Amino acid sequence: MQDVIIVFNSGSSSLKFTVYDKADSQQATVLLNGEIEQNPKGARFHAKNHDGAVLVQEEWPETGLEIFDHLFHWLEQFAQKGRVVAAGHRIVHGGADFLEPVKITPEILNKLDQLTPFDPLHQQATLAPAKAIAQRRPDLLQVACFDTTFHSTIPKVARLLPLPRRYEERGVVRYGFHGISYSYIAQRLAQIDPELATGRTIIAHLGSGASLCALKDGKSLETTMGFSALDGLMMGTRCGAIDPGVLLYMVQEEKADWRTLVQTLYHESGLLGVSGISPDMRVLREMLTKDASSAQSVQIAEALSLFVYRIRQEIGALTAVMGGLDGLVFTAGIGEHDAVLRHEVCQAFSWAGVTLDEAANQRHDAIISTPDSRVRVRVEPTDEEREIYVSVLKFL
Ligand SMILES: Nc1ncnc2c1ncn2[C@@H]1O[C@H](COP(=O)(O)OP(=O)(O)O)[C@@H](O)[C@H]1O
Ligand SMILES: CC(=O)OP(=O)(O)O
Ligand SMILES: [Mg+2]
Repeated sequence: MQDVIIVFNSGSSSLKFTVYDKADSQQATVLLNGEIEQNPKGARFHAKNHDGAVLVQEEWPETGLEIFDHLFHWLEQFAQKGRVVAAGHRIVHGGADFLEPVKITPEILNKLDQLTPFDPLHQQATLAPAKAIAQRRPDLLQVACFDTTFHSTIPKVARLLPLPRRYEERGVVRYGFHGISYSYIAQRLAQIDPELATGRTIIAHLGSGASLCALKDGKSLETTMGFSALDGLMMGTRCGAIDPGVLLYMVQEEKADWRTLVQTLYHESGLLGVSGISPDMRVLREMLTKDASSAQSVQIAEALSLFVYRIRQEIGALTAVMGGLDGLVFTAGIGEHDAVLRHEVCQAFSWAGVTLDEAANQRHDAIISTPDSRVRVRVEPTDEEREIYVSVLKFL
């Protein structure tokens, strides 16, 4: 039986996993990957092998913890006859105490639980698989990797919030997220583009959640998310940075409580809120192409313009923080696939030395700027699972 490492990359609504061959650490060979979508009646499970061929697609009656029994059983029986020897997890918030990946113990899980108020959207969702496995397989090595870790290098001034000092003492400072993705891209750049890896580079992680990282000399100097994953750019369903006076208005005029604020700011805003249609970039683009003149399409166009506008604003701010710009890297679902968005973002930075090669951009080439562009613009697929896998190996 083959020893395998399973990596969980869970989000607010989905639970993705990738199974790696433990023996083949140099190549990080992916044996299979899959997704579990939970619903009240059970779970929808599907998995593909490393070639992308569908291995299984089924409905499971199990809910809660039993899903993990079923998953491990399935791996042993049906998949690559793999014996799970370790599990790695993406945990969104590491707070002030967790600055490196850690081996998961009951005490660690307890501490991470306490960070839930810092991220009501992700923390419990990303802890769920680790908790379930800790109950079912307490002997199994489990490693937590944090979205916050990569930003431990941002300077104190950028970490502070201009609030009374008592909040700092409670950990209410800026942390930054998507760090597993940024760490992966930073090490990829070190291999393929040392100039950008050591220069002044902005990495744009644009997925359902979206943020930018100012990478200077290979380290995070600043990022657009802060205390929580609500800050910074406009996102699929999150508003990003807004005037806190709006929250005061909601509380005073609408008697909004915590639950309503979470629902509005995390789940109903962003592309979904402004378009009134969908948080999904593909859906919005398609609807706009079909009928550009309807009232719906006007709102969609406004949502997309605002999305781009916020990215441009924040790229400007991070460029100022770094004292210039040498590189721009697009990654994650939207960053990797949406040529129109990349074009619109880049167009605003010709003054900073960005010249896009439009054909290369359409092809989603690795380099999409012209050879004489002062700023090199790249498209680089992120691989958070691989980054977690590499961290797990260090514990074995
Ligand atoms: N071909 C595409 N063109 C435009 N947007 C895309 C494309 N493929 C995926 N996306 C968008 O990427 C986003 C999801 O990104 P992803 O990185 O997978 O997010 P997450 O990991 O947060 O779930 C969605 O808005 C989706 O519409
Ligand atoms: C931190 C964060 O926003 O993550 P995601 O993009 O998975 O929502
Ligand atoms: Mg993601």
